[in-house]
Amino acid sequence: MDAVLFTEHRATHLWHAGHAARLAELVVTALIDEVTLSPKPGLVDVRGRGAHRDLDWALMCRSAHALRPAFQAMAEAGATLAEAVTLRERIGRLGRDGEAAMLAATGGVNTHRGAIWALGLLVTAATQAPADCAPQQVALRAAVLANTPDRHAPRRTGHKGERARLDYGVGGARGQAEAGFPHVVEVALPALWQARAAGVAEDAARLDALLALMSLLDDTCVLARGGPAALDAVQAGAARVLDAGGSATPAGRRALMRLDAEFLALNVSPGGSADLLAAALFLDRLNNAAPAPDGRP
Ligand SMILES: CC(C)(COP(=O)(O)OP(=O)(O)OC[C@H]1O[C@@H](n2cnc3c(N)ncnc32)[C@H](O)[C@@H]1O)[C@@H](O)C(=O)NCCC(=O)NCCS
Ligand SMILES: Nc1ncnc2c1ncn2[C@@H]1O[C@H](COP(=O)(O)OP(=O)(O)OP(=O)(O)O)[C@@H](O)[C@H]1O
Repeated sequence: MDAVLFTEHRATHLWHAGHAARLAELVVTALIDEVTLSPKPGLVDVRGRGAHRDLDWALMCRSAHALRPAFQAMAEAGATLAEAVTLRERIGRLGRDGEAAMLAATGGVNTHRGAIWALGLLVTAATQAPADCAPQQVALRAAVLANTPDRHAPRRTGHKGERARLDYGVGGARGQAEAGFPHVVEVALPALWQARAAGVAEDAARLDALLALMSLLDDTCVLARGGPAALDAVQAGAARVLDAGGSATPAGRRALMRLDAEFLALNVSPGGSADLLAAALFLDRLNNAAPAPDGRP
């Protein structure tokens, strides 16, 4: 390789590495923004554990930081591996390594398995075409990845979400990704942007986006703990808060606090909606981020 070509090759490699690091930072920030958002019904936030005995804010922040290398490696893979099955199997391996890093950082507690899946697919899709990072386009590329087979992935995970998917015939995390994250692109982001456009403060806009997700999502965290009755309570309860004016209004805030108390009493936690809120916050930041200075493809 002659000197000029080598220099160009090295410059491209360095650009990809720097871009991947920036995107991994966006992912970690989205995960920390999600867990920090308060007051979320039934979920871990700065107030406490929500309906969880083994999760708290500090543990989830520690987990998010421990996942940065995995997200950066997935972003680098998206930028450098063009062949679909090779890329899918690489990020599957990186995701499973990320799950191991998560468990090592949390002492064996599952804090972000669903987020590793969703945000791993999305951050990979983001670097496949850095100049085309509109949420809809990134989600469509992520769906292609999710629908590409990974022969090393376990045929069965044996997890609660899988059990709930099979018991209740819902799509769960896998179905959401394979469909192109419709609840992120068509529900959470429009709710976030509409609230902002209406002058709602950022935290309330994010809470309303979470409530919009909760009102429609087939959340296997909820199904696994309380079955269809619990999912009905989550969906109807979230819709009630939005119908009362949303989390920025006094009536909506009162309804939100009642919903939080109801979830704690029912031991219900809408973790799937929380994961998809983090995905929406990532795509929102990506969409607003300045394009690459040199526009390098
Ligand atoms: C598909 C995944 C999430 C496993 O999901 P599974 O249905 O087996 O249930 P599990 O309880 O492990 O995780 C579900 C997670 O998704 C979230 N979730 C629940 N419902 C939904 C929903 N409707 N939409 C989006 N996310 C949801 C929850 O937060 C929950 O934590 C993924 O972890 C996986 O494929 N694991 C196998 C190992 C692997 O290959 N990992 C690397 C993936 S990159
Ligand atoms: N702020 C949050 N609070 C709680 N869970 C969250 C939050 N953000 C994302 N999640 C996701 O939801 C999951 C928690 O839901 P779930 O009820 O399945 O907990 P679990 O620890 O996996 O199982 P269980 O507590 O029922 O034994 C987390 O593993 C995580 O993937």
